[in-house]
Amino acid sequence: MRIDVVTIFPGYLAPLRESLLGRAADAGLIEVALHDLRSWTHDVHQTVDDAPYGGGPGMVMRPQVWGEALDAVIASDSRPPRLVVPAPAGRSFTQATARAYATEQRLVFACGRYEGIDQRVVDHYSRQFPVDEVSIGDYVLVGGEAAVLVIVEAVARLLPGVLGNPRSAAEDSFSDGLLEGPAYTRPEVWRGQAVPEVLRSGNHGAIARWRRDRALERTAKRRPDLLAALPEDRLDAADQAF
Ligand SMILES: Nc1ncccc1[N+](=O)[O-]
Repeated sequence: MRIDVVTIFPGYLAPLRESLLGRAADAGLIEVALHDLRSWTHDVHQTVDDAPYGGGPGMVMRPQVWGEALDAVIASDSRPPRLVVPAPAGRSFTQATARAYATEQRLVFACGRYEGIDQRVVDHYSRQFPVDEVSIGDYVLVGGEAAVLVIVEAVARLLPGVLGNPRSAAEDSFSDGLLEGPAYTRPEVWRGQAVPEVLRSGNHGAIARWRRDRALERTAKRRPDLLAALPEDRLDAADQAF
């Protein structure tokens, strides 16, 4: 998969080259290219924003700069892109979104700062490619860069070969619609707290039942919205009501 990120703070995205993602890049599983938006300005101040029409606080990013940048970046690789614009007003980015993005050949991220990017940029490119405005949560960041780090990590870990142990991506939270229950490792007793007996019993049926009960219990307590959203057939008869 090829990932392009257009941003006025390319340094912010340096972590994409570290650790897990660094190894994936070295293995050729992911190609990450960072582009400084200011490279497509033509004035001495490298202006990327301007006052909003209709007044109001803050600044809006100019369409001309974004148009030249995205035209150039998109043309730099033949793979058809999905354009992703992280924004607080975007559709919620979820594990399902991550799974969908993991099937794409190429993602081009446009990082907005200030009060966002002139709407005509998204409208223009939506006529040629899939364009998603996505939000990673109901809070306001200064720009889209942190969201790109989150999205790329959530997507990359689903790519075959990126994670050491592929099973964990399939079994982690949200994959079956429930939150993951508690996890334990050695020692058996730590500061007077023992690991739940069932986990040391070797009885795989009982262990699976215990884990599911803990996942249901935790989901009911912390994220009843996820429980309510579960399709009917996902709860089997043995799932007591939590
Ligand atoms: N929440 C956000 N705030 C600013 C930019 C992007 C954002 N997001 O969630 O993608």
